[in-house]
Amino acid sequence: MLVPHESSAGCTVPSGTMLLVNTWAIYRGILRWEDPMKFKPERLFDLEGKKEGSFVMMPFGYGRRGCPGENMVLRVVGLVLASLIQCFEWERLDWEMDRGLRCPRLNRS
Ligand code: HEM
Repeated sequence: MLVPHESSAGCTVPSGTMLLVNTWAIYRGILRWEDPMKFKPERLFDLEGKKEGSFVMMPFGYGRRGCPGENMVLRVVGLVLASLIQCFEWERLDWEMDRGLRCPRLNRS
């Protein structure tokens, strides 16, 4: 969910209505994608720069109350990621999110 908002003037909803944007559902695109629970970031590539792509993924919210830190974060996040990759040893775990988030390492005695 995004931060709750309240409509200051009546439009399709009366003024004073609390508005909650369900980004969980938007991100999984239940109605849009064939297999919404699979992690497939490549399906967003075609939408890059297109207007219809704006509302498919909006981690910073949107419009007047959208996150003012967005531009800064998008510049910094590459540096953070690069630092993490450089400073730690990474390995792939043999588990899949589709199988109920069970990590084999956690099951070891
Ligand atoms: C990965 C980093 C960040 C994410 C994912 C993020 C995400 C968000 C989201 C989803 C909102 C609510 C937007 C809405 O309800 O429409 C928000 C609001 C806000 N964010 Fe961020 N943010 C991040 C970093 C930052 C940073 C670095 C700053 C400041 C330097 C910042 C300052 C703010 C402020 C002030 C608001 C309130 C805007 C308003 O209500 O008018 N955020 N952010």
